[in-house]
Amino acid sequence: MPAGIYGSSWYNVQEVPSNYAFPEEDRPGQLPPVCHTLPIIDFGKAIDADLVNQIIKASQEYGFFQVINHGVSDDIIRDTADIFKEFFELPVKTSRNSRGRSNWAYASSTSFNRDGIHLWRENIKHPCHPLKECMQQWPENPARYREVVSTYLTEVRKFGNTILNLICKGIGLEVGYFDRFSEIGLLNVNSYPPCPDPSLTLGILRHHDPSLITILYQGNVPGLQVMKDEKWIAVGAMPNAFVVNIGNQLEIFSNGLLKSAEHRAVTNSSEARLSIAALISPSPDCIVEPAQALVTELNPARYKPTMYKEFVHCSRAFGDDTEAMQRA
Ligand SMILES: O=C(O)CCC(=O)C(=O)O
Ligand SMILES: [Fe+2]
Repeated sequence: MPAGIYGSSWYNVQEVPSNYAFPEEDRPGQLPPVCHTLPIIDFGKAIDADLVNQIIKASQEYGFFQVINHGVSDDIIRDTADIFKEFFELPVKTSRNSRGRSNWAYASSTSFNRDGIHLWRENIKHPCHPLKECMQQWPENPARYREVVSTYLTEVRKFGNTILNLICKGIGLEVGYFDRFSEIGLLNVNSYPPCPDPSLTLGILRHHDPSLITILYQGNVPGLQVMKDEKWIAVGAMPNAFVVNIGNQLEIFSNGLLKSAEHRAVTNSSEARLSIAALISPSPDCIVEPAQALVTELNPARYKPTMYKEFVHCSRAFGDDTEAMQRA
């Protein structure tokens, strides 16, 4: 590790401190090799029935897929990743802005505490809808944060709509079904510094996303693991690809046709890793329930209707920040 870059930070250590080592049963242990069967879908080719089939098959088998040639420019992505790297390097990440108002939450590694054990991660999250209003309360530092991140999210939103509409086609819902009541509800950005022993630590605990879909950028450093057939599989990292996953709200709308898979993030010993997760979610007052078109006498509704904000509240979907994020 080059001297000076990591300074005297909490992660600049030779050994994992005991308050970062998870108990035996939760530790990742030996990391599995990258799974080469997780679908990589190329949007640079024709957007046709075959592409729709690939998306649906991946969403049923894995709940995850990667997309290359997705149309969001490399420059916008690079700019956004650089802004977040700069943000995490700031010596002070206070969420009070000059007018005393903010809608974002920064979590240091010790903000998370389960039985005295911390995640090997720092995090920032904030709401993103309606974008023009929300962004006025995002971080003021780095100076270009609001401009760069809002540009990124506008592009990601377009890409997310394309995915949702292809999914609609694939499962027999009218195109545009989600347009009226979906939004980029939350941006969740994770910074995982290099860790001296990744077998002991976790970047994010196992969880399902409380979204319709999540569009994740992870750069070229792997660390995402997905639960498949009761085993963790490792998702490969492809520069500039997006990882897309089905969240539990789309599992419900699809009446269980599509699968929201459990996932987690592990650390690595050589490189810092950044992941940018944009959660496209139902709007807070939306009633989430299986779509009428997918409920029949032979295939009755498998989930009860719930108002999305109630779901978020009851499941504490955004961890300790759940209440703050809902008030924003
Ligand atoms: O860092 C990752 O790859 C996973 C991030 C994630 O699952 C999340 O932010 O919800
Ligand atoms: Fe997630």
